[in-house]
Amino acid sequence: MKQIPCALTIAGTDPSGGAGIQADLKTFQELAVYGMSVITSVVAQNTTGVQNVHHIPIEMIKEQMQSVFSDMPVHSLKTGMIANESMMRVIVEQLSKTDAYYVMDPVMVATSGDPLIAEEARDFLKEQLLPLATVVTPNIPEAEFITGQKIHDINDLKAAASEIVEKHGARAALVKGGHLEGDAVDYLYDGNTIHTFHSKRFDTTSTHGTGCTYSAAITAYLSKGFPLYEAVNKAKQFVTAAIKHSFPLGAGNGPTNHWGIREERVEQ
Ligand SMILES: Nc1ncnc2c1ncn2[C@@H]1O[C@H](COP(=O)(O)OP(=O)(O)OP(=O)(O)O)[C@@H](O)[C@H]1O
Ligand SMILES: Cc1ncc(CO)c(N)n1
Repeated sequence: MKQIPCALTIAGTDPSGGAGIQADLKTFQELAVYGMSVITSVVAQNTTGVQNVHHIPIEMIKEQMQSVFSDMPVHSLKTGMIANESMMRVIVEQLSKTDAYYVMDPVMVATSGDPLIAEEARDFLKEQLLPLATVVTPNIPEAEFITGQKIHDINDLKAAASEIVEKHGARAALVKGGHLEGDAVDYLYDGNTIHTFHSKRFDTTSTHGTGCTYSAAITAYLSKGFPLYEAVNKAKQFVTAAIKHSFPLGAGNGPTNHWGIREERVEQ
C-alpha cells in the first residue's frame, strides 16, 4: 500500500495567512503532503507587523504533541516560532522520542522587525534545539546570533554554514542570503560539501513568510523521501516561484503565493 508522506509543523500562527502555521500548512498541501500542526502561540499579525501575542500554556502544547504522536505517523517535522524556554524544553523532550527528520527554522524576529521569541530563550535554542536538527535554516541575523560573527558577504555566509555544523552541532545548515544585496543565494553545508542554491532577486516587498514557506517545503520534500540536497533544491524552486508570483496584498510586506509553482507550470 502506498504510504502518504506526513509532515508536522510546531509553530505560531498568522491570521493574515502569509507566515507561521498557515504558510506551513498551505505549503504541505501544495506539495501533496499530509499536514499537521501544533500551535505554540496565537499571534495577531498581518503584513504590517505584530499587534499582539497569546502564548499557549505549556501543558496544552505538550498535549497537542501527544495527540499527534500517539496516533499519527510523522515522517518529518519543522519548528518555527517557539517563544520561550519552557516551550522549547517540552519540544526537546518530544524530539528525543522521534526519528522524524527535523527542520529547524530558528525564528527570532518577524519580517516587520517585531521580536517573536524571548531574548533569554535564544541561547537555549542554540544550545539545546540546534544539535537535534537534520537541517537548520537561519537567515543572516539568525546566523550572526548563532555564530557570534557578522556576515557581510557570501564568504561569510559559507563560513557561517560550516561553523553552525562543525562548532554548534546541527547535522546540516542552510544559511539564507535573502537579506544581502544582489541575487538571492543560499548555502547548504551538510558536513562534507558546501552546496549553492541560486535565484535572481525579485524586486518585491512581498516577502512576509518566505522563511516559513521555504523551511516547510524542505520538510515536505524530506517527508517524501528526497535526500537533503534534493529537498533543498526543490524547496528553493518552490519559494522562488512563491515570491515571483506573489500578489500585492496588505499595506506592508505582502505574503508569498503558495500556488505560485502552479503558475510556473502553466507558463512553461
Ligand atoms: N526578493 C527576493 N527575490 C528572490 N528570492 C528571495 C528574495 N528575498 C528572499 N529570497 C529568498 O527567499 C528565501 C527565504 O529567505 P529569507 O532570508 O528572506 O528568509 P527569512 O528572513 O527567514 O524569512 P522571513 O521573512 O519569513 O523571516 C531564501 O531562499 C532567499 O534567498
Ligand atoms: C508565527 C510566525 N512565525 C514566523 C514568522 C517569520 O516570518 C512570523 N512572522 N510569524
